[in-house]
Amino acid sequence: MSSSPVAGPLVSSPHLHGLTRSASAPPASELEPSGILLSQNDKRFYNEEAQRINDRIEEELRKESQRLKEAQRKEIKVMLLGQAESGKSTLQKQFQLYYASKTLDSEKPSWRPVVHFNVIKAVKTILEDLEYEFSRPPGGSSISEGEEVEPYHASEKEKEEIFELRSRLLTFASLQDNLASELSGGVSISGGRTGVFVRSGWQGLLSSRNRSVEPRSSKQQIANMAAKALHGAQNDITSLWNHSVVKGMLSQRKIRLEESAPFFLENISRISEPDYVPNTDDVLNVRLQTLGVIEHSFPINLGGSVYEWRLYDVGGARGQRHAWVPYFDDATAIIFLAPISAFDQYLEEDARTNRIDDSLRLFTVICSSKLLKKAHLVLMLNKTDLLRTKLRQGVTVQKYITSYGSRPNKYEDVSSYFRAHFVQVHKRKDTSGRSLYVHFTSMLDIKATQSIIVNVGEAIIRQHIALTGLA
Ligand SMILES: Nc1nc2c(ncn2[C@@H]2O[C@H](COP(=O)(O)OP(=O)(O)OP(=O)(O)O)[C@@H](O)[C@H]2O)c(=O)[nH]1
Ligand SMILES: [Mg+2]
Repeated sequence: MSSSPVAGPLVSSPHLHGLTRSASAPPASELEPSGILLSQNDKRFYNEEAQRINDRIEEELRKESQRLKEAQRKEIKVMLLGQAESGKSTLQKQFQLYYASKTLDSEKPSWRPVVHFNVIKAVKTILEDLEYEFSRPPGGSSISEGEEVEPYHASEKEKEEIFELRSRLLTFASLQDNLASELSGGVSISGGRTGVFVRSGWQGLLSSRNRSVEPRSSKQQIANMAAKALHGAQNDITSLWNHSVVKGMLSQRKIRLEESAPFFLENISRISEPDYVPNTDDVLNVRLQTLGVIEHSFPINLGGSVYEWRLYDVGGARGQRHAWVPYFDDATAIIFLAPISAFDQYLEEDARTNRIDDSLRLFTVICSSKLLKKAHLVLMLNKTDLLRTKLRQGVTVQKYITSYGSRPNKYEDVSSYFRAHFVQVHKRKDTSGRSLYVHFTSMLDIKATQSIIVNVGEAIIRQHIALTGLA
């Protein structure tokens, strides 16, 4: 009955939004069964009973809303932002390694086909670049990075060896597209990017539990096929990787591999073992592009209080950035990653844009965003190991960043120069007087990164406490 003293106030209570009525509240028809005339005493009894039930429900709702508020106040939302390949997913794995290492361990088997994909992709890239180089007419130069580049000179014997290796490895390399498509669940990205893209929950599709339910899924079949092919091809891959022509072309930058490719090619015999399970270094080195926004959460204990740490790992390529915005307004903190080794690289999605330039522009947008004005800001100038290697190899910054001028081509000078540029952007664009916390990072170095993670994590939680007044 709609006129019931219980139904009226409760249904209109604002607290009821999204909640169901307590199971202990009897339906109105039991309080005043229709068709029965009630005495004054009975009516009073029903009214008092209804009031008691109402009070109990209100009390439960109040407690529930308090619990919710408390949980929200203990929720720390951290977004990892930055261009593609800046190291966001690698940082997420480092957080997972520190705060929830068991979950990382249990996911290791699902990384196996992705590591195999990284090897296949590296081999295919080498074969394609060799083919391109050998097909160029002798003496015919080409333009690369604004410079004329002579074709690589290989002896007839070297060419013969390469052709033989190539013909033996072609079937292996041809697995790339099928494996990429299976791992990405059929997803591809326009603009000709080749790779594996993952959305939230991808590991479940490859887990051993899933294997027993769906023993012959095409994902499993192609992953097993790739593992067998790799086992059979490992000697040829090693010969190719150690070949004088490949080494020579790599040193002349005539072969462009993913940054982690050398790591996997050096470890090929371990990775090709039939019972291979990736270790932590493999998982950190793997290249797997993120699609959209993937949430990872785990508890962090600070001073006896447990905080729910929610990390949002986003896809950093230009076509992915629109997906970040809906997460901005309640973000507790932003960790922005800028790979400062990328001064000599251009965006895969726009070959005219220098990657440092893109990072600076993106950082400008993040610092000026009104939606993010309350978010704690952390900047990680990443890939310092690769920066050191490039400078040691004699790659000159001034050639790619003309404003660098005649400053010394040394790590301390180059890293301070880039740092100053990012800090300058923050000074100019941040209107809310926030501090900017800057760290130089090398995300594959577990020990160094873990100590930065603890500092950053605690600083973010402490600032959250200061802001919300949460003890
Ligand atoms: N040498 C070196 N490699 C790194 C470092 N940080 C990340 N990498 C590697 O760089 C590659 C790209 O890193 P990801 O973490 O996948 O990059 P991302 O920012 O998540 O990229 P998207 O998902 O495409 O936006 C991986 O192969 C990592 O192992 C670093 O500090 N040094
Ligand atoms: Mg990623």
